[in-house]
Amino acid sequence: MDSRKKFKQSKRQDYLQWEDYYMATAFLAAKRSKDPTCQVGACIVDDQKRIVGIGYNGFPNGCSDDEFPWSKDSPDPLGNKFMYVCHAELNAILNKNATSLRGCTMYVALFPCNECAKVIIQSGIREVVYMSDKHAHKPHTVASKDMLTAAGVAFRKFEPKMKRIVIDFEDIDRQNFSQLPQTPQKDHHPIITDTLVSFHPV
Ligand SMILES: Nc1ccn([C@H]2C[C@H](O)[C@@H](COP(=O)(O)O)O2)c(=O)n1
Ligand SMILES: [Zn+2]
Repeated sequence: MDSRKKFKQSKRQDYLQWEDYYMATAFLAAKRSKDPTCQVGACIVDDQKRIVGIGYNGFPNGCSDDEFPWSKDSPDPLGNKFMYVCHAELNAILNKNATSLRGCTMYVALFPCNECAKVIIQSGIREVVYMSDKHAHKPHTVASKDMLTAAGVAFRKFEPKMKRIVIDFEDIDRQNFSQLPQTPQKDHHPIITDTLVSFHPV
């Protein structure tokens, strides 16, 4: 009998599907954002399923998160974040680790604004998969959709296969240690104790 059949153990069934993996990566990146009111992440994937760019919203390099303003309702435009912040989509494109983004798909937490749509189009990205379209009625989203459509960039709402993805470092630690001889874990302090990606609109 074919040993592959004789010894074969069935694969796990509850593994992460590709699209959930990409959108979860976008949401994980968003956790790096210092914006107190809105954290956005983006993840770009090539036609071979490889992640080729990740980004989140933040101030440009050299512009301190502690010195530039995070406000959004200052009467002085110079006192608002909008003047300074780079959107997640722009950062993901600029952070690319491939020669070209032609034909790629972008997974993003929030529908791209008109400025990001311009950069998406120019980069050659062919599809945008978004989680939330909460600004659908605003001119910057209407303009964005008009440009994406004219340029032949498809967009669709993300449909998660898994509703909840949890990475609990304490739990992972516990599971690993239960398989090892028990030695006292002196001075063990996980840096991050709990990460949860739950697919609800941002
Ligand atoms: N598609 C988007 C939309 C927004 N952002 C960034 C820009 C700001 O940091 C924040 C939005 O702030 P709000 O007006 O909701 O307080 O999110 C982005 O990166 N990508
Ligand atoms: Zn934008």
